[in-house]
Amino acid sequence: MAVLAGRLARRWCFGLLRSPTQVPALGLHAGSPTMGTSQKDFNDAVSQVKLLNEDPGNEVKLELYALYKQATEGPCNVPKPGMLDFINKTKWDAWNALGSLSKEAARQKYVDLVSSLSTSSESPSPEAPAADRKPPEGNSLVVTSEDGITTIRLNRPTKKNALTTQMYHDIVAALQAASKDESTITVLTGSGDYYCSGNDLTNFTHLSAGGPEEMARSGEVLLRDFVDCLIDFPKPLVAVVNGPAVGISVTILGLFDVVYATDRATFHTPFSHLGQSPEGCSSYTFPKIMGSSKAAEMLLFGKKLTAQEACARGLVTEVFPDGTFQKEVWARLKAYSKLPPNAMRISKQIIRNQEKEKLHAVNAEESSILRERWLSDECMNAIASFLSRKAKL
Ligand SMILES: CCCCCCCCCC/C=C\CC(=O)SCCNC(=O)CCNC(=O)[C@H](O)C(C)(C)COP(=O)(O)OP(=O)(O)OC[C@H]1O[C@@H](n2cnc3c(N)ncnc32)[C@H](O)[C@@H]1OP(=O)(O)O
Repeated sequence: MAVLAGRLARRWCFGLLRSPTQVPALGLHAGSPTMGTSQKDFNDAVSQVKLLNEDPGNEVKLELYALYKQATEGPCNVPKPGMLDFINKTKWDAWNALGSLSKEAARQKYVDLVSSLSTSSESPSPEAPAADRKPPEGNSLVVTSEDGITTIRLNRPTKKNALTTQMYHDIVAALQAASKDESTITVLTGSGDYYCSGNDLTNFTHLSAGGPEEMARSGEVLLRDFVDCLIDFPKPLVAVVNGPAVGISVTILGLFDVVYATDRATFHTPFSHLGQSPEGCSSYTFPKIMGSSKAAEMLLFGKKLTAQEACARGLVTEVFPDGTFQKEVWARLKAYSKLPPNAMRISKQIIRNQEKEKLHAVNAEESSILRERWLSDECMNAIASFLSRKAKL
C-alpha cells in the first residue's frame, strides 16, 4: 500500500510543473498557533498532498505551490524568471499574484484547498485490471505491416497523441521504410480517443545550450524535413482519423491522398490563438481544397470543423459513424491494397508531380516563418499559458 502511495505521489510530482509542493523544510514548530489554522494543520496538509490518490491537475498544483510559498516566505520576493523559462515563470506568476496576502491567510487557504482534494493514503484505489489499463507510453509510435498495408499509429493516448520531437523523427523513418517495403498503401492513425493533438507544446521547453534561437532553428529543420517527407511519399497515403485532430495533424491532411474520419472527429487549427502560423503546406493546400475564405476561417480564426463540415469542404474524403468506423474503413483499405501497386504509385506520381516543387517551396517558407513566430512574445505567452493550464483550446 505504501509502495503504491509512493508511486502515485511520485507520478504526481513528476508532472508538467515539477514538484510544485516539493519545498524546503518549514523550519517552524509543529503545533504553534496561527490565526484560524495551526502550524500542525498546515504541516499535516503539506504531508497529505504527497499522498493524493489522483493528480489534481496543474492548475491546482500551481495554486498549492503559490500558497505554500506565500505561507512560508510571504509575498513574492525573488526576481521574475526570463520569458523562456516557462515553468519557473509560471510558478513565479502564481506566487506573485497572491500580492500581500498574509502568511496566516495563505496557510488557511492551503489547508482548505488540501482538505477539498481527495486524500487517502489509507485506501488507494486498486489497480485497474490488465485489460482496462492504459497502454504504456514507451512506444509512442507503433508501425505494423499486414494485408499490404503499413500502419503508422501514434501511440500516446494519455497525451492525446501529441507529437514529441522524437515522434517527428520516427514518423520520417517509418515513412522512409514504408516507401520501400512490400506494402501498397500506408496509413497514419491514432490510438485512443484522439487522432492527434498536434505538436507537443512541451517541445518548446527543451532548451539546448544554444538557447531559444538554436531551438527555433532546429525546430525549423525538423518541421521542413517532416513535411518534405510527406510531399515526396511515393505510395497512396491514407489518414484514418479516429478522433479529434489539432494543429499540424490537420494541416498535413492536404498532403494525404485520402482522409477517412469518424463522425466524432473535429479539425482544429488554432494557430492565431497560439501566436503561430500555418504549416504542413496548408497555406497553399487549404485555399486550393476549400477556397480562400473557408481556408482563412480555419487558418486565421481557428474555426474548428466537425467531420461533416471538413468533408463538405473537401478536406475529408468520407465520414463514417463512430460505431462502425474501424470495421468499415479497414475493410475498404484491405480491398484497395489488392489493386496493382505500380499503377497506384504511377498515378500518384503524375498527380503529385504537378505541384511538387511548389509544395517544397511553400514548406520552406512556412517553416522559416514559424521559426520567427516561435521566438515571438505572442507565441511564448500562449505556450506558457497552456503549460500553466490557464488555457485550453
Ligand atoms: C521549437 C521546437 C519545436 C519542435 C517541433 C517542430 C515541429 C512543429 C511544428 C508544428 C508547430 C505547431 C503546430 C501545432 O500543432 S499547433 C497545435 C498544438 N496543440 C495544442 O495547442 C493542443 C493543446 N491541447 C489542448 O488544448 C487539450 O489538451 C485538448 C487537445 C483540447 C484535449 O483536452 P482534454 O481536456 O480532452 O484533455 P487534456 O486533459 O487537456 O489532455 C490530456 C493530457 O494530454 C496533454 N496534452 C494534450 N495535448 C497536448 C499538446 N499538444 N502538447 C502537450 N501536451 C498535451 C495534456 O497536457 C494532458 O496532460 P496531463 O494529463 O495534464 O499531464
